Amino acid sequence: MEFTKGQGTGNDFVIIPDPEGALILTPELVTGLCDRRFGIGADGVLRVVRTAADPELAADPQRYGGAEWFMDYRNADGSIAEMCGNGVRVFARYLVARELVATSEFLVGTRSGQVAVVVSEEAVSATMGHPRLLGETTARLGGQVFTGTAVDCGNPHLVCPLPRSVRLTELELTAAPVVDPGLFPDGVNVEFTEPVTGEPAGPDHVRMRVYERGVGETLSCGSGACAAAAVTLHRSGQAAGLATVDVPGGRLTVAITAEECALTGAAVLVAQGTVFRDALAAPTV
Ligand SMILES: N[C@@H](CCC[C@H](N)C(=O)O)C(=O)O
Repeated sequence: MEFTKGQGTGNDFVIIPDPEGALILTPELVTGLCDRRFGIGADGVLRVVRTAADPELAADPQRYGGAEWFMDYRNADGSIAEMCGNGVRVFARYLVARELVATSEFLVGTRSGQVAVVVSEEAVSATMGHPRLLGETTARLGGQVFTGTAVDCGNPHLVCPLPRSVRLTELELTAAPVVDPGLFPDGVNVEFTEPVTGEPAGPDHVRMRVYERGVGETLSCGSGACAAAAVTLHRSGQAAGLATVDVPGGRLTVAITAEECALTGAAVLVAQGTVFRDALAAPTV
């Protein structure tokens, strides 16, 4: 099975071409590919399928019709997610590099609707729906309880701006923060932020760490950056504006208007090769 490996600000993905929709992407295959010792290693898998080739996608032309390609995103634990902001940017980089699209500006189909992408040499931008702020709740991490805002970016997020007394670097993110299961029946991605102060930082510049649903702590989360930007702007009284989000894997910028949210940052292909599918399973002793 052919694969390409890519990353967007350190959020890494195994990309599997499946233009005719012939591959059955089981959770076991996904966990095998994403295993960092027994497989290739990644935060998720991007299956590249022609929208027209998948009967389910073709049956919903309103939702996917304008996009020639659909990003079938899976988390490293094999679960399905509606959206992946870094994934869609890496997916777009792949389509351009493999000459599967004729232009550098096009639509990509996702489970959360169509995303408009713009690919340049340095960066890929992805414009998706406006993040919806849903109200306050808490996340418990270790012995501490943090207040945050639930945000719908197509997938669920909980953004917790840290109190001044807690530093982002001090957080222990080896286990999932505990949240209200009634509010997040399908789980949630939890982002912690702190302001970046001093030159050249602007007022809407934050540092973020994230615990991703279905993955664990990652070096970046694009939809999480959009959620964090929306909460940061909201806290400074703005419904729209430009925010900078620094993550352990680099820098993302987020431009929010009344209708949309544009996420921009690096997206790079790093390798390609053949995976021996039968060799992927980890020993079960
Ligand atoms: N890393 C992604 C988000 C991937 C999906 C997420 N783990 C979920 O389950 O919702 C991003 O860049 O947005």
